[in-house]
Amino acid sequence: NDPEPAHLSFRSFINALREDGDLADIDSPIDPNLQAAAITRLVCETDDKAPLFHNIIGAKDGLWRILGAPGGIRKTPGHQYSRLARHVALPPTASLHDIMDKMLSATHIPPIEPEILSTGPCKENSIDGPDIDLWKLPLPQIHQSDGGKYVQTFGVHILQSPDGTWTNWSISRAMVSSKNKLVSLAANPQHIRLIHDQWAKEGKKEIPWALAFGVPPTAAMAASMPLPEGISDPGYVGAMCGEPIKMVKCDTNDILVPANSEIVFEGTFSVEETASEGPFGEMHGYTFPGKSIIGNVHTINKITYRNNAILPISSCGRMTDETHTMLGVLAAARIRQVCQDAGLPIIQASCPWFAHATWTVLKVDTTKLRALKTTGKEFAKKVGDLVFNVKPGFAMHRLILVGEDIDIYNDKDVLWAYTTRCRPNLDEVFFEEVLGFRLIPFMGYGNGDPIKGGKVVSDALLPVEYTTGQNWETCNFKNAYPKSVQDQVLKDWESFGFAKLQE
Ligand SMILES: Cc1cc2c3c(c1C)C(C)(C)C[C@H]1C[C@@H](C)[C@]4(C(=O)NC(=O)N=C4N2C[C@H](O)[C@H](O)[C@H](O)COP(=O)(O)O)N31
Ligand SMILES: [K+]
Repeated sequence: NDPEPAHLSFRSFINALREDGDLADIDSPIDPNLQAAAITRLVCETDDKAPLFHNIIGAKDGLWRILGAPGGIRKTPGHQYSRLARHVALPPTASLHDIMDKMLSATHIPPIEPEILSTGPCKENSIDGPDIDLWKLPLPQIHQSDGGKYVQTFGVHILQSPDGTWTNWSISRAMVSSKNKLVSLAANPQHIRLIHDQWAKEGKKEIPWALAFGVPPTAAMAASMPLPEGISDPGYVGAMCGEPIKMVKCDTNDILVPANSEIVFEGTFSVEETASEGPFGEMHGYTFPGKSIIGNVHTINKITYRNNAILPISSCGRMTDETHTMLGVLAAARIRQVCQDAGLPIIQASCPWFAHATWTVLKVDTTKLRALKTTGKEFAKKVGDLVFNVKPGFAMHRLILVGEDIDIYNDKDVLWAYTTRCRPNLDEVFFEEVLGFRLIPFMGYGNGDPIKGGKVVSDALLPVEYTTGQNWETCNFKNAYPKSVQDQVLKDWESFGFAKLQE
């Protein structure tokens, strides 16, 4: 057991899940080829416990056990987001809004730089360059039609700008392309691509790089969040946690990795060397068999790892997995922040699972909105011009604006407002000149430009909310009857033979 709390140690995090009754310890022999990911996939589709596979077929010398669904949600009422809450030191009952607030909490405070230790648990074992043969490791096959072994679905890529002033953590998929190389998806506008191009401009051939698996959970959350360019993740996370993150230096380069990482791949990210990458069963729920693209190659010069190391995996696809609960939610959090920093009256943002991280719902403070003396058309254009031109908005193709009466973390509320308050076309502002997200099937496999346009702001605020405020009475139990009648109904409810009501 690590001395650090769950948000600062992957092992403590796993113990916290076990205490929450949110971990399935599986000792049966499990095949890393499809079986582990298939169990994880069904866990994601049924909101069940995170599976920890202690007995992976082919594991040896402590490489490796596998944890699935690190960022999944639970069906336990009131504890749906406890796995995410454990990532950021919040109680298991935390709401998505609380989790987003926590992840934004270091936005305007100074960083707390990491503490550099001489060694740490991630140094307990090592494999040197000439002995590295990834094919000998129990590599997971995540989906049957993936173009290769996606060993990297939840590790954190660590890169620095050429001048060393900016350290970036990010999660990007990568598959094994040879015995000591990976090939990753590192596309514009992601920082992994931006930094790659910075080094290319300096004429460098190989970029110092590390890929750390099983990092402190807050680090995995930050790696999944689009922080502003130049904001270093380690210092931001330190500020969020109120204490420095403990790091150690790689043996073969100057990159710093979390000291208690489960597994560390040290090496270089190539400026020029590429390889075929994909296809991969992706976050929107599709694999297009045989469709591969060109990715950049990472060469591994050393592997270090903890005793009995655990490889975290995201068996992504249809809702609900880390690409929705972390990628989507944290992009929405940053979109809220960007709107607020621009003085727009946005008070909450959400990323409903059913939209597979292609929609962000924005709750508007309509009192402040009315003070702007604006119209739906103008406001929707203003919001879209801002959000669709900043990095946090790159993966989102629809923004929905709603008023205070909508609980944007409740799908029924969101769809009720969208289907009844937003007149198709007239109440929507379309954006065809902004960066689009190729991974969405209607983009990459659709009728138009795969990386441009196809975005919309759907205004689900009625005109009266821009002028004098809501003028309707909602036709539901809570709003269409006097309190005395509601109380009587509730008092008699179960005695009339009806089921106990969920709170
Ligand atoms: C939490 C998570 C986030 C992911 C991905 C995944 C998970 C679990 C997996 C690997 C399962 C699936 C794919 C899905 C795919 C989109 C991609 C990726 O392959 N390439 C990419 O460019 N962005 C990805 N992200 C999003 C990325 O981490 C965030 O955009 C983050 O802000 C990047 O950091 P910077 O802002 O500092 O640039 N992967
Ligand atoms: K990041």
